[in-house]
Amino acid sequence: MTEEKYHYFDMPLGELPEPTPVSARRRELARELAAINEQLVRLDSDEAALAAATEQARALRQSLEGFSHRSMRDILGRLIVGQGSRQDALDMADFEILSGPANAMSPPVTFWLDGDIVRARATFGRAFMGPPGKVHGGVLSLALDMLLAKTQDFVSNVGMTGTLKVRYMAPTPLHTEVSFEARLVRLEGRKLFSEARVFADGVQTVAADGIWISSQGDYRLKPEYAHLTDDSDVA
Ligand SMILES: CCCCCCCCCCCC(=O)SCCNC(=O)CCNC(=O)[C@H](O)C(C)(C)COP(=O)(O)OP(=O)(O)OC[C@H]1O[C@@H](n2cnc3c(N)ncnc32)[C@H](O)[C@@H]1OP(=O)(O)O
Repeated sequence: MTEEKYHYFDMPLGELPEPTPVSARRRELARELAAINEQLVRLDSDEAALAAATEQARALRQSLEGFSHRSMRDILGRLIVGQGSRQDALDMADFEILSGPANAMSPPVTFWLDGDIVRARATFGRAFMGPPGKVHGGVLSLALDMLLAKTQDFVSNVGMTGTLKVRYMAPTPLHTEVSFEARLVRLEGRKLFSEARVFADGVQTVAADGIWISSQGDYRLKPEYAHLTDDSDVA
């Protein structure tokens, strides 16, 4: 049986392959590390308990240092020509900042496509605090950068963030489910315009809009999203 091949431009949000045993273990380890980080924030423990925990953490780190890292350049190189393996596809998404389930820095934020809307949800813990009891604005900005970037799922090209404007309208609470939504507004040559909103407890807390610049010529809508406008006059 030949292994299925994955293409970078044919990996819709929320439709990743089943994790390999290695990926499942990385995710499990990352969740433990993230939980330890969350537990550590202002932990009111005695010094001896912290010294013992530090020794355990050091031993864990040293046990992993003998392994090398799979090359992102090689992984992307295979995916971009449609020759990515299941492990390549998982490695591409599993370590994304804030959303990757195998990234210990991720809350994680979960993204999915809902028709023409990109949605996300996350519950941010103590490690993501800005003002007391509230999510750090920079963390929300990062989440919005990622969310808006995923409106590129509607087009056949990919690019980098050119401009991201964020308006903080109300504090966003920690330990509360936060929901995000984004939509593609219009395409204009190599520029993709999109906008997003953030809600917590039924209140809109942030509004954002962004411009993405394609790295490979003009943005074009995928055929299945042809009903989305690429008319620059429509906002
Ligand atoms: C394959 C797998 C990859 C995989 C890619 C995976 C991407 C993951 C990205 C994760 C998110 C990030 O962190 S991205 C990292 C943060 N962003 C960056 O570092 C970007 C740094 N900036 C740049 O590298 C550059 O300035 C670019 C690429 C954005 C644009 O440079 P350029 O390609 O020379 O474009 P240029 O000809 O000047 O302009 C083209 C058109 O875009 C407009 N324009 C140019 N810059 C901007 C801008 N910042 N904001 C708005 N609009 C802009 C121009 O007015 C022009 O409009 P007109 O005259 O045609 O009307």
